Amino acid sequence: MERKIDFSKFFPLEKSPLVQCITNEITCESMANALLYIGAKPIMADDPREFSQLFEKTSALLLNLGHLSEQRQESLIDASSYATRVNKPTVVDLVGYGVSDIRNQIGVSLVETHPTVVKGNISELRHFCGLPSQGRGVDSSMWDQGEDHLNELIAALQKIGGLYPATTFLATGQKDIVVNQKQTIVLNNGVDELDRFTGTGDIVGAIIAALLGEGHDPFEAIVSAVSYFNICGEKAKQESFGLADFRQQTLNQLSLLMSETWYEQVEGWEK
Ligand SMILES: Nc1ncnc2c1ncn2[C@@H]1O[C@H](COP(=O)(O)OP(=O)(O)OP(=O)(O)O)[C@@H](O)[C@H]1O
Ligand SMILES: Cc1ncsc1CCO
Ligand SMILES: [Mg+2]
Repeated sequence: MERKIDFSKFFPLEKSPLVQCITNEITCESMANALLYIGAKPIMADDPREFSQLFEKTSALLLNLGHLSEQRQESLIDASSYATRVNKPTVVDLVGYGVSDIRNQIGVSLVETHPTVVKGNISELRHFCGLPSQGRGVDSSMWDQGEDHLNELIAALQKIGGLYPATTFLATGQKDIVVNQKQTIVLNNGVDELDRFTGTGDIVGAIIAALLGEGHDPFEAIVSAVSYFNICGEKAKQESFGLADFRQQTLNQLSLLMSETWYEQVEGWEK
């Protein structure tokens, strides 16, 4: 890739950042383990009564819309306003954006606090930008991922990026789009199977939060987290048989790939 990012500096982590995750029960355990595998520390804590003390100890916050309830809504909103007050690096994952009005309202409230990173799959982010979207539940659709649709989403995110200068946006899929006010990159690693086990996007969000907790620039943290995870998937595909095994091998690579020159395989281009 043209842009000069020194990928060798991201893994292994140096500070073992403590990442607070308010997330869904479906992939919560995978997310906690993924953070441990890369050398971070997870705490899945969503009771607002703990926030004032917990926020003193954490390095980053991950807010995931995946499994809503009234209680989860309160936790997400409370945590995001706390994060704004104390300047905590925050990733908002707009899981299922477009599924319902209430999900969209909560998503917008979180984005309006100008978090460090806003992510979702391409269909979720098309919905968020007001573009037609064929997403199904929490999964994206290939229809949204043709070249014209990708370019349309890039243009929409660049426009929104101007309104949110402190936020970097990530739309994931076969290709991944990273956009902020200053720059845009398209990333091209990964394999189709990464869309065939649940929680891959959730885990990427948590890895980004860990890299923010290390103190990295948000744009670089996103590019590295997505590329690292997707190259883990590429390696896993070579060594696995069946999707359950592929999932296991992808997670296994999270702790292994960092001892190799994984960054030589990063594929992407600036737009
Ligand atoms: N067809 C594909 N080819 C290459 N990489 C892919 C493909 N689909 C997904 N990925 C990668 O898998 C990761 C998760 O992306 P995806 O868009 O599936 O997230 P998601 O829908 O939010 O996932 P989930 O909701 O299950 O957590 C990203 O790093 C993305 O680049
Ligand atoms: C399947 C599913 N449903 C709500 S959240 C989730 C996990 C993927 O984010
Ligand atoms: Mg998916």
